[in-house]
Amino acid sequence: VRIEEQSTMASDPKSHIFEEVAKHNKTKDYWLIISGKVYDVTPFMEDHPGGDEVLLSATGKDATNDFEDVGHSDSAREMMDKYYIGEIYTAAVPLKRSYVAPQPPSYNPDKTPEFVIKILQFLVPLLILGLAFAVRLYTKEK
Ligand code: HEM
Repeated sequence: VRIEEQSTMASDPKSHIFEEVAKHNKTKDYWLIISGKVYDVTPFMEDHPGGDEVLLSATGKDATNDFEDVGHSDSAREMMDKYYIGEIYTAAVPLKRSYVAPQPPSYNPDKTPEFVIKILQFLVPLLILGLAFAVRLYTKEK
């Protein structure tokens, strides 16, 4: 296994397989991916103006969204070059799914009428019965 790994890496030293990046989130060994590029941010941990904790939470994965959400400055983007170690083999990066939110809303409207109908099926006969009693009571008193 070891030999196989080495030979694939040797054929393209600048392409990193995602699994390999994912391994680099251990103490003193921090890699992350931003926009398809792999960065070794190990020496940057203590210097990151945003703190080591946020940076740590972004290691071993595709941190593109985390990085962009912060709105890093141009000077921050220039600093990145210092930690650049290669490109990611993109086919191996697990797809980041954006919101799966459409599911619950489409699920609820489907379920709600069913639920309401069940309640109505129960309530309407009761209402009619109640009405009948009310009318009877009313006409009796007269
Ligand atoms: C090699 C990659 C990175 C570099 C070179 C870098 C550099 C910087 C720099 C220079 C700043 C100061 C503000 C600015 O100039 O924009 C900063 C702030 C910050 N960074 Fe990063 N950063 C990197 C990756 C990340 C990642 C992956 C995260 C993930 C959460 C992150 C989160 C933050 C946060 C939260 C701040 C503070 C923003 C604020 O105080 O308003 N950074 N970073």
